[in-house]
Amino acid sequence: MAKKIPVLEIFGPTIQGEGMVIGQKTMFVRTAGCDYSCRWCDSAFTWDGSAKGEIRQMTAGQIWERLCELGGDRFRHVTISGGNPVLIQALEELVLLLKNKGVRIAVETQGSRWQDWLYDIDDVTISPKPPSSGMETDFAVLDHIIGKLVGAGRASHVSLKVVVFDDDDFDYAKIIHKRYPEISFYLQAGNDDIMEKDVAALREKLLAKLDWLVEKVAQSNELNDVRVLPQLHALLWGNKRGV
Ligand SMILES: C[S@@+](CC[C@H](N)C(=O)[O-])C[C@H]1O[C@@H](n2cnc3c(N)ncnc32)[C@H](O)[C@@H]1O
Ligand SMILES: Nc1nc2[nH]cc(C(=O)O)c2c(=O)[nH]1
Ligand code: SF4
Ligand SMILES: [Mg+2]
Repeated sequence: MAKKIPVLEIFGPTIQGEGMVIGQKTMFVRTAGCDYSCRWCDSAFTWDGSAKGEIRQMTAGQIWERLCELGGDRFRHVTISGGNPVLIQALEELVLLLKNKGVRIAVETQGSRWQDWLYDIDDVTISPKPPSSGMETDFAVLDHIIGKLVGAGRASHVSLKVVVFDDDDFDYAKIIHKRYPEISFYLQAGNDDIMEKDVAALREKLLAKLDWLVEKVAQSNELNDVRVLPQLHALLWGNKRGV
């Protein structure tokens, strides 16, 4: 019997707003549940119980149907995010189905868990969490995950992305980049105001944070081959869900 996947949102077509394939036209599948509880999580509804009633247990086939209902023939890339989608073994069936349909796949995860289906993902974004999140990185696990992907010749399909809010986070980002120098590295400006409803006001704050981060990177001799990005979707549409 087809396995069930806990899904909180399916939306798109939109663009990937972050990281290694920023700007890529994509659909999103957002799974429920996370093994972390970051202080500043912009998707806390996936794990804090506030959207419990919206979780649908769906088969890969049902997810595909919904993607086609929303996207028709206007997509060929799907991003799986969460929560932490890598908690869910059953996503193997969705990954297989999407590959058979010729759809490219991205995954967003924090690097705390492994699934074998990660070998089949075109764009794996691993986003270890800096001190401001309140989470601790288990480096043995992170080493294991990155080691498996690199060992399988998948390094060019993987990136690291550290969200930075303050100086301590910036130092953490340097540690991560130094530990995995062969993996393409992104610094993402943090969004401090996940409750802000006024898009213009949010934009101003996000751009100020991005400006601060670009200047820090410019002045660092340890971050000479990195990319600095905003969350493009937050700049465009603010803290809205489903975009
Ligand atoms: C909501 S998470 C879901 C995937 C996975 N749990 C993770 O954290 O990588 C997707 C991305 O959004 C980032 N993110 C979450 N809250 C943010 C915030 N307030 N500002 C900037 N980026 C944020 C995370 O670091 C992660 O890279
Ligand atoms: N447009 C858009 N881009 C994104 N990149 C990562 C997202 C996420 O929440 O994982 C996200 C999101 O929610 N929307
Ligand atoms: S790991 Fe990702 S989804 Fe989980 S709490 Fe942190 S930012 Fe949110
Ligand atoms: Mg998001």
